[in-house]
Amino acid sequence: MASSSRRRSRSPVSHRKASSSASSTSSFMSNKPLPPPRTCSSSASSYFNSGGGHGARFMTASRSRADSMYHDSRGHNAGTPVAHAPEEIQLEAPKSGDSVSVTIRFRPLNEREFQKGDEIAWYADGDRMVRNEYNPATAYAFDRVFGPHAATQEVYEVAAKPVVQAAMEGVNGTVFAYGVTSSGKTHTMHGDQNAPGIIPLAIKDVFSIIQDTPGQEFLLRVSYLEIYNEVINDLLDPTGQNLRVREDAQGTYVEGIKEEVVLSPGHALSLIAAGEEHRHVGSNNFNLFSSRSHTTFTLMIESSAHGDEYDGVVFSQLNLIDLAGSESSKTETTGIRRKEGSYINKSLLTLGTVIGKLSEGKASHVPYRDSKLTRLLQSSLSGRGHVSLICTVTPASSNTEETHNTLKFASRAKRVEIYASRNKIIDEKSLIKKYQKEISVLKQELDHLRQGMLIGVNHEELLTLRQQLEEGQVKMQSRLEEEEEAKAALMSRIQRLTKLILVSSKYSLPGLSDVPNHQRGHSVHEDDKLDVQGDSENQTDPLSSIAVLACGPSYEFKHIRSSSGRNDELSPTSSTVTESTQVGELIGTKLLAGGMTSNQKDLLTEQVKVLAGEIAFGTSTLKRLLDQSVNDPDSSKSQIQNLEREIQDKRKQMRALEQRMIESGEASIANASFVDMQQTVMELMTQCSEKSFELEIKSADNRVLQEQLQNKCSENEELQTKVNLLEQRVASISGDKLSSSSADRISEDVNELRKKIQSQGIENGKLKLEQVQLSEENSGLCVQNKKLAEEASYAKELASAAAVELKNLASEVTRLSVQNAKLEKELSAARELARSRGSSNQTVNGVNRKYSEGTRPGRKGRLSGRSHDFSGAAGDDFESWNIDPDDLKIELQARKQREAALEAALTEKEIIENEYRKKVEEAKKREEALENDLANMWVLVAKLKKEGAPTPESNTDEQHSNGIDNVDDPKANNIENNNILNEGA
Ligand SMILES: Nc1ncnc2c1ncn2[C@@H]1O[C@H](COP(=O)(O)OP(=O)(O)OP(=O)(O)O)[C@@H](O)[C@H]1O
Repeated sequence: MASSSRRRSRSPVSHRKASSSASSTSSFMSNKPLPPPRTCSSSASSYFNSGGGHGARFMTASRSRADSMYHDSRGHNAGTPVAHAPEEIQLEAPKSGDSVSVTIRFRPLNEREFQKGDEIAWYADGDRMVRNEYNPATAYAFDRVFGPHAATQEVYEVAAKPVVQAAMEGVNGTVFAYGVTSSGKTHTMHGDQNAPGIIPLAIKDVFSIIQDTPGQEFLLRVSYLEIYNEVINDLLDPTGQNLRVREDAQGTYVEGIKEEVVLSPGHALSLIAAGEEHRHVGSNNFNLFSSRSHTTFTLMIESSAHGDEYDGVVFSQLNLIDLAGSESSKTETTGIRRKEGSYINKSLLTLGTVIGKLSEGKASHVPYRDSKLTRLLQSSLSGRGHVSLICTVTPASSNTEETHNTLKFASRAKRVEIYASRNKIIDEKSLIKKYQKEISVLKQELDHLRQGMLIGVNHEELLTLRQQLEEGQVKMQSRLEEEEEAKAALMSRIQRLTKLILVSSKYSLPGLSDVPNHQRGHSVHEDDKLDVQGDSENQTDPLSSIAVLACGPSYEFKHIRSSSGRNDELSPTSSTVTESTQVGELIGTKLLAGGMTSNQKDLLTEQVKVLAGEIAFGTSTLKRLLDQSVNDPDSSKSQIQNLEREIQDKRKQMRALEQRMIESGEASIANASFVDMQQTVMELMTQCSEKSFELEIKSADNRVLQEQLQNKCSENEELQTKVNLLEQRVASISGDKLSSSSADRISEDVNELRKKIQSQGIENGKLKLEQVQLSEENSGLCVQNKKLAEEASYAKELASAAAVELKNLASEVTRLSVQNAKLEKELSAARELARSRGSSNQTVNGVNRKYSEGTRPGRKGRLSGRSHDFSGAAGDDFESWNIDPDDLKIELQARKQREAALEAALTEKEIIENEYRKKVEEAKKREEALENDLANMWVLVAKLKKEGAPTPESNTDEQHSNGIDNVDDPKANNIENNNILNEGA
């Protein structure tokens, strides 16, 4: 056994041979428990006998188990390690890559388990084995087993990273965590700030892969859902409840799920965090924050090489699933928790059944539809991508059975075969396909020719024919290349128009590098170091702006299979047409509103470029068809005609766009006054805020001065009391006999104090004056400020009214122009009709005259009068000419009526035109008035500035101390404002 194990470690081939003969291995392969390992002593002798070849392994196993047993979170010794014979450890997991990758992760014993006195029942025996402590024969091998102290990063590197990398290359991938409640699924998938889980690590990795993949464009979208009590809820959109699983050629999907384009890792994580808020979480006796629903975080990755390297778009999906934990009878739940638990268990049971069926490899019915979870996982489990299963387990003896069940499930999953391959979406309608088909048809023809011509055709003729065909092929090839170039150019435009693209910041996109303000490395989130072209704030690329417009401001998508993530619908024509329409509509609306930003002009220019590209492409195809038509004129005639028509249409569209661009230039000139007005409003607002700031400073000064004044007043009062005291003393002792010197001293003191008080008084007066001035200034500023604010809002209102008016006028102009054109058309048609009628009448009259003159001279006078005045006799004449005179009468009558109607319409039109002219004049007047108002405002502002000092107002001290009162009086201010405005006017 030992030698077999050694051999295996050197050569996988020999191992396979050995394993097929080894009973223990076959036992593993059938996932039956392993035979018991030898006892400790025998194992030791065996170890030594075998020359220590397994020593390392044995040590690893022991260490790993010891890890489980000793190094729990509290450092307790949870059991006694028992050494096992190394030679029994000879199992190796099947090679991953063609089967589900299965990883086991142990968590440490938790507080609860310690308190219960739980022991280690299962342990990681080496890197690939899980063994039962009490029955060492029971062991299972997997791709990888992690002990309780492995970091999530390690688990990620092994169990998820390869799947993520493959997904970035176009292979679907699913990573899911399975295990009983509280075994560590959420810890593994989500983690926390200190130990981020698989999901955040995968997101980080995805973005760094983008960064490290120059020459490749990526579009990332995410969705996040939960299955709660067999109901699918959208975690990114709380309104998305009870969604349905659908199926199409690409597999199962959730209908109506919200998909958000993500631009940075931070962005994606914030979406998850937001989604987590809506996830159902509750507590049970095992876990305070037990997940009550299964969650699926899906990353949809679209990628394509850009520029000349473009060879189609690859679409792949990466599903990161955190399952709810199965609950045993030990889980104490009641009411709603119990109901949740039964739903969770039922779906996990179905998952087990599905895995079981799949692992049998028979073509039997797989009950995917028995639960939402399996239905959703159907595409992944049926082998269309990589699947990595991370089973989280607890080593605790109280959960032996549950852990054993998880291991059995994991073993079954290990046997499920997968056939992951790169998804490639090739547009079947693409020209390459078409020409490839044409070439193969030609080749077939050549073969037929060869066969048919071998008899009766001489060698020279055959050679000439072959040469001709080869030349044709070369020609075809070169044309194919030309058209490919044109197509690639178009495709890249379309790609950029329809997508927000993430590209490595190491290299710049050739098509985008010439955009002057395009800032590389700009990000939406601070942690994002990637270039984000779809950032609307940094949107200088007109193409990206189209994408933003097309996607809506929040870059949201609702999942509609037929149009969202599937690139096979990215046919060049359809995309271009849709975008043209959108852009056309947008531009149309903006033009009617009379304004056009530089971005919109860029859009127009870009659309013109797209049309030019399409025309070039069409012309090239036309050339090819014309060449073909030389040999077969009938077959391609209609195609040529259609193509010519298409080219003509596109040229017309291009001219119309160019015309619009010119008109927009004119419109922008007409709109200059409105823009000026807006600028004025902005300036007024700025002034307003400046004045507010000044006001705040003045108020602060005022407060300081008031404080100073109060201090001085109190000082003054103190001095006054001193003086009074001294005076009292002087008075009291005046009766006494005082020495003249002391009396003099006292009177000197008194005088000094009086002087001090006087000077203090003067100072106080000054301060008061200053305060009054400041208060006045303050209130003046307040008034000014208020006025300015009102003026600004008035100007704003005027500006918006003018904008509305301008918009209305523009639409009125368009309506009238259309009406005008219609009327003119009608009028010219009527005139035409009248002319033709006139000439036919003349002819009739002429004939009639001739006829009358020749045969019935008596009737001449009547007929030569009004052409439509026919008598019964004349009717007889017309009858002989097969013309019904009544019909003619009716017709003439109708013509008269039509003429009258047209005249009425013309008059109406003139009236409307006059009205319109009046309106335009009114608008102009209004505009002038607005401009006058604005000019007045400017004068006023200038005056205010010039005056500098505020309008003196007779404020009392009280008012000064509360200067705002006056300012807040709306009546007073309105009157004042009106006065000022009137003055200005
Ligand atoms: N490998 C680990 N290392 C340290 N602590 C862990 C580990 N795994 C899980 N835990 C801890 O165990 C507790 C339960 O883990 P978690 O919530 O991830 O379990 P769960 O399997 O998702 O449970 P449920 O199915 O009820 O949602 C958490 O407090 C978590 O921090």
